[in-house]
Amino acid sequence: MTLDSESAALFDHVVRRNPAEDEFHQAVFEVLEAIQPALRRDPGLRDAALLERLCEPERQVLFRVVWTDDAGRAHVNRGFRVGFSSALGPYKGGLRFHRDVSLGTVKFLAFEQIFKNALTGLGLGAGKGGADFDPAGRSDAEIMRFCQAFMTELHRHLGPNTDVPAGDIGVGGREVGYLFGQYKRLTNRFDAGTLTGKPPLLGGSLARPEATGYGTVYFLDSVLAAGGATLADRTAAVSGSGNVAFHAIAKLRELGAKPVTCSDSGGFVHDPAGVDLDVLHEVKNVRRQRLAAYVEHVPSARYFPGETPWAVPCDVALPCATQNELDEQAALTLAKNGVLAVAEGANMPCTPAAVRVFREAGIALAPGKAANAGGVATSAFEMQQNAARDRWTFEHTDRRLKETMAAIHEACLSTADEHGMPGDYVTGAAIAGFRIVAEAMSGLGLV
Ligand SMILES: NC(=O)C1=CN([C@@H]2O[C@H](COP(=O)(O)OP(=O)(O)OC[C@H]3O[C@@H](n4cnc5c(N)ncnc54)[C@H](O)[C@@H]3O)[C@@H](O)[C@H]2O)C=CC1
Ligand SMILES: O=C(O)CCC(=O)C(=O)O
Repeated sequence: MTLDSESAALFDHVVRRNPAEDEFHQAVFEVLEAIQPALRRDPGLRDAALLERLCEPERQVLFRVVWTDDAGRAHVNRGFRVGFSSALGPYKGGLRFHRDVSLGTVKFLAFEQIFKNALTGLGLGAGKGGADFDPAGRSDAEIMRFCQAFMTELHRHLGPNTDVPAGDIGVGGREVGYLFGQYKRLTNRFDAGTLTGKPPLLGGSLARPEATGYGTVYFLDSVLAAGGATLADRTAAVSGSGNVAFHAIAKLRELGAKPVTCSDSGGFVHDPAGVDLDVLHEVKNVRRQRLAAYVEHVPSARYFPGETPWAVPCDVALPCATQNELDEQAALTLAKNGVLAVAEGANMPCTPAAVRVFREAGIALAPGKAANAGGVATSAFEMQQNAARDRWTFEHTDRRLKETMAAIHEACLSTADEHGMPGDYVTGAAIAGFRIVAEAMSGLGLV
């Protein structure tokens, strides 16, 4: 598939207007390509500059963040928040603290969020933010001062009905807690619904930390079930060792699969006995060490510096670390080793060439827009609990998550079918999400 002439002209326009933002261009191209069958069927979807509006963020905030380290030295970072679409609700999406964060990264993530959040059916607009701050090696006090400095500017752009950030790479419950503390101090309001992924005592939902990883595995389970298979006894290759990877590994184990790898930016661990969650927790969350330390606790496991896990033979693969981490060569290796399905826990982890390999080999690929939507869906549940001053049990929240993932799976599958591309989750997810947001935009008039 490629783009028709109108979509190609729009894509060129997006590239010219947003120079040097390769990840954003990639995300836009993927969506424009995937929705081609819907545009052919209903050319009216192009009316009123709908696609042009969809590719132009509603607002972009860039700001300076000044903070001091433990030695009293001053540092300057750059903060970002992109509100891409509020057609369906307040801007919603995480914050990423990582040294490589740029406006292009945040824009690609916010763009992805449009379709993902639409698929949840929970009335969420789309946004994303972050900073080029590297949390690695920073003390707890430094992290807190950075969060406070970041929120000192960002707070004026947020609110439970305006823009509701959460976590992403480098931002977990601790950081969201500090961000919320500063928000509360500056606004004189305990507006819990302004941030999600909060610690439970501050109004955070139970099961929000687990939701993205669990949801990805629920989605993968549905993909296998649609082909008459199950996760039981399947070998899984997982990348990452953060929030999403950890909880994906936990749920895979619970459903009888054997996840044998995890990774960080330095390399990957292969543990043929199955990744030990207690050890992973100790290394990554308690001691905050590099993943290489895992093998000190599990001598039968091996650490492969500088490599990714995709050459390890597996039945299912779950890239859960970062964008473009699974390339064409890795996809060819996975295909050669007989992988049945790939579920993206991360946002855009497969390169376009890798997506092509999976598609041509007939390997089911669950795109992040659908497969990792459980995180933001559970953030919507957190907003519901905060608005009602209520607290749901873990079991109730997990049940709602499961139902949501099943509904998204069904929407992707039936939409792909309807457009003559059965089993193509990439097409199904993009078109299903697009149709929802397009209808909302039309209903709002020219805004
Ligand atoms: N936290 C959430 O609720 C959601 C996260 N995501 C996506 O999931 C992915 C992972 O996010 P989290 O687990 O929340 O972040 P995290 O900060 O908890 O973990 C990130 C993991 O990725 C690894 N990593 C980072 N850069 C890497 C690289 N270049 N190569 C290999 N590994 C690398 C880190 O070592 C770490 O293990 C991201 O793509 C994020 O956008 C998607 C939906 C929701
Ligand atoms: O929970 C949220 O608001 C956003 C999660 C997120 O950043 C994502 O879905 O990529």
